[in-house]
Amino acid sequence: EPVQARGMDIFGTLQSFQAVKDPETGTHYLFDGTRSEGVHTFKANRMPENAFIILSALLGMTGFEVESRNNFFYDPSAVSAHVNAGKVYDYYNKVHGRDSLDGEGMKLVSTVHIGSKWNNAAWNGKQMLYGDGDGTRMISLSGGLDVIGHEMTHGVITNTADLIYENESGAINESIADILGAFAENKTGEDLWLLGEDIWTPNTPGDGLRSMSDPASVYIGGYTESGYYPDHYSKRYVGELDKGGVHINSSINNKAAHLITDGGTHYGVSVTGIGKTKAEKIFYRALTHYLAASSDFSQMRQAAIQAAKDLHPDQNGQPSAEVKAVIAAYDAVGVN
Ligand SMILES: O=C(O)[C@H](CCc1ccccc1)CC1(C(=O)N[C@@H](Cc2c[nH]c3ccccc23)C(=O)O)CCCC1
Ligand SMILES: [Zn+2]
Repeated sequence: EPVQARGMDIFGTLQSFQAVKDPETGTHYLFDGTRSEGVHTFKANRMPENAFIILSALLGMTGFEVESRNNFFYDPSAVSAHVNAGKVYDYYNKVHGRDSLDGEGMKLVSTVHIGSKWNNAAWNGKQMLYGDGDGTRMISLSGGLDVIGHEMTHGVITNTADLIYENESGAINESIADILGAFAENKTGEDLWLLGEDIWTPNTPGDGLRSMSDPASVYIGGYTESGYYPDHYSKRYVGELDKGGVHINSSINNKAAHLITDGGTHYGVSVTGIGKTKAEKIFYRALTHYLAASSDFSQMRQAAIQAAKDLHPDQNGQPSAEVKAVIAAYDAVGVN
């Protein structure tokens, strides 16, 4: 039966959350039945990540139940994954009226301790998977609410536009995952626009894997001419690596989202921001009503403009401020 359980998350904060207790054996499971078909969190057995990603996708392998004693769970990575998955479920349910990743309350499954010191996380088409990080470049990725939001948004994308995960459609896939992952985390200031700031380089504050507000401030190495993430369509990566730059060119659309939300002047184009509450609904509507599997950057622009028009119609023949902000933002990042 359902019980209120507790445990420390990876930051040493005591968390209280839903679990279940098997009345016969008294064993507890990290299963939260209060959110539709539930949130179930497992641990892996250090199996190499590529094997686990494939076997869990093909065979539905999820790893092992996380052990507990006297209603207390002693696995911080699992506690973080469990609590954060619940938070992202609530974000989609409360803000977008969506019941889980498929809109029909599907169970949310996460597995932590994937691989050994794995500096990454993934959505394998069925569930979320989190590495522990090597402790220097990254710590347990399940501690990053925006990272969990990112992975779960891949689940939403799979069940909606299902954007093909390569080249421009893959970059839009990545960008929507970054944007709605950041909005699910709902931080303020610069931290809203950094991805994975809580789990990236624990010894260096104020940095993240990617920056949506200033993509070109983050070094990416030899992929691009500048060595930094692109913040304009003319600077996009056109090589083969990273499935045609899905984690690189996402920054171009991320910057558009930042400008739509907070405003700013970018390459001489000024945008008046419309705020997070309006921006998140425009991107969610674009994803669920207008984007398709092969949508490219130009179609992303059209989808965002149309979604903005639906939500903020023209007034006496004039585009609304929201529509104007979307148009200006895509002009600013060079997407026509
Ligand atoms: O979901 C995704 O897009 C990424 C999934 C990567 C993956 C794909 C296929 C099999 C295994 C793993 C995971 C994340 C990601 O963006 N990974 C990037 C960046 C990255 C992760 N770890 C790194 C360590 C060093 C440098 C870059 C990275 C990547 O894999 O490229 C998303 C949020 C944070 C981790
Ligand atoms: Zn991703």
